[in-house]
Amino acid sequence: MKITVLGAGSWGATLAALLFENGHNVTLWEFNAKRAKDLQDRKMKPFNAGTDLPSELVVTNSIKSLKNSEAVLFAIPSQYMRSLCLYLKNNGISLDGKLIISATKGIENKTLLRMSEVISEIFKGVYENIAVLSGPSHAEEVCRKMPTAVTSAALNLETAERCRMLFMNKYFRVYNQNDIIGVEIGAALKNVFAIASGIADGLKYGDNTKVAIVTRGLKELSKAGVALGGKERTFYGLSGVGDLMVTCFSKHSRNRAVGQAIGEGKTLAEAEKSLGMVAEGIKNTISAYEIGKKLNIELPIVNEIYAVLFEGKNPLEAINGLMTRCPGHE
Ligand SMILES: NC(=O)C1=CN([C@@H]2O[C@H](COP(=O)(O)OP(=O)(O)OC[C@H]3O[C@@H](n4cnc5c(N)ncnc54)[C@H](O)[C@@H]3O)[C@@H](O)[C@H]2O)C=CC1
Ligand SMILES: O=C(CO)COP(=O)(O)O
Repeated sequence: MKITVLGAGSWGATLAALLFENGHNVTLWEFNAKRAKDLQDRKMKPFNAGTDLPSELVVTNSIKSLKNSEAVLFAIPSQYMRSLCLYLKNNGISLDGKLIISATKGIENKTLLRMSEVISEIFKGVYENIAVLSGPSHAEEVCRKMPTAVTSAALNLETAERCRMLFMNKYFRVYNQNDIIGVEIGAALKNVFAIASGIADGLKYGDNTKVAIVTRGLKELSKAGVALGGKERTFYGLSGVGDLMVTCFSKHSRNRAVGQAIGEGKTLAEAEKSLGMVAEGIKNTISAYEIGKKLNIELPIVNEIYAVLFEGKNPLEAINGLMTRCPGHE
């Protein structure tokens, strides 16, 4: 199949290489023209992914290939989804009839829209053709062909299946799902708890603290997700607890790393600068906090992380705040 992958960061480059090796005709689009050229000339490796791109995989800053692509894969940071879709539309690109895949994990600030909603707000009538690819899948491991299992979610299973068939291979296993809401909410919100988990690492806390964050984080994630229309069981699958665990525990996680730097005393700006890649949890803490307020649901970890990131609260005080809340039933 002819596929254009939008975003040549760690994840876009890794998925483009996987699709290419699965025998598809793939073009990889990079936002930054200079980086597109350096990637195409193989003068640089894609951010942090750590392996070379297949030698015949074309990297470009031009969107021309989209015109006759049968599938398009978005792998860009969530807060650029709207501007990229508008750029495509304003340059004559239509997504009608194409399989659209979102591998982006986030909820748009202010509108609180999921990525599939942002895409279909701009490209009217495409919602049923959107599949979300999500789950515990660090690029650093997928690009080294380490066995990985993820979810393909779409409103109808036929779309999910079309996406699944593109990616499946002996190291990348894909399960179908039709709870697109639950999958997108899980993907976005787990990043907030990964920052919390990193803060615990930065404070030199141990396994008990981390597992408390993961377990209570899962509760918050499913509470918010169900209130937004997701199915509770989705949060106990790969795109829920699976992705939550990998991100909270992994040495590869960008979100956990940002949290760790903050726990060690760095400011948010310093932590972001030293990372040099997107940590979706930062912007998604704002979305999660707003969701809690809008739906009037209690999200204690989300609220404390919001206070640390955006109101200057000391991380130690945030943990104390969580530990001394009025106790309740589990
Ligand atoms: N890195 C990973 O292991 C995984 C990442 N993801 C998700 O994939 C998405 C992208 O993450 P990464 O590849 O890690 O990010 P990255 O920071 O490595 O790369 C970001 C890419 O976004 C594009 N970009 C930058 N500014 C842009 C703009 N203004 N407009 C449009 N595009 C722009 C560029 O092509 C850039 O290469 C995120 O939502 C992330 O949560 C999902 C699963 C795994
Ligand atoms: O979503 C991911 C793995 O499933 C990547 O998480 P990080 O962005 O924290 O590295």
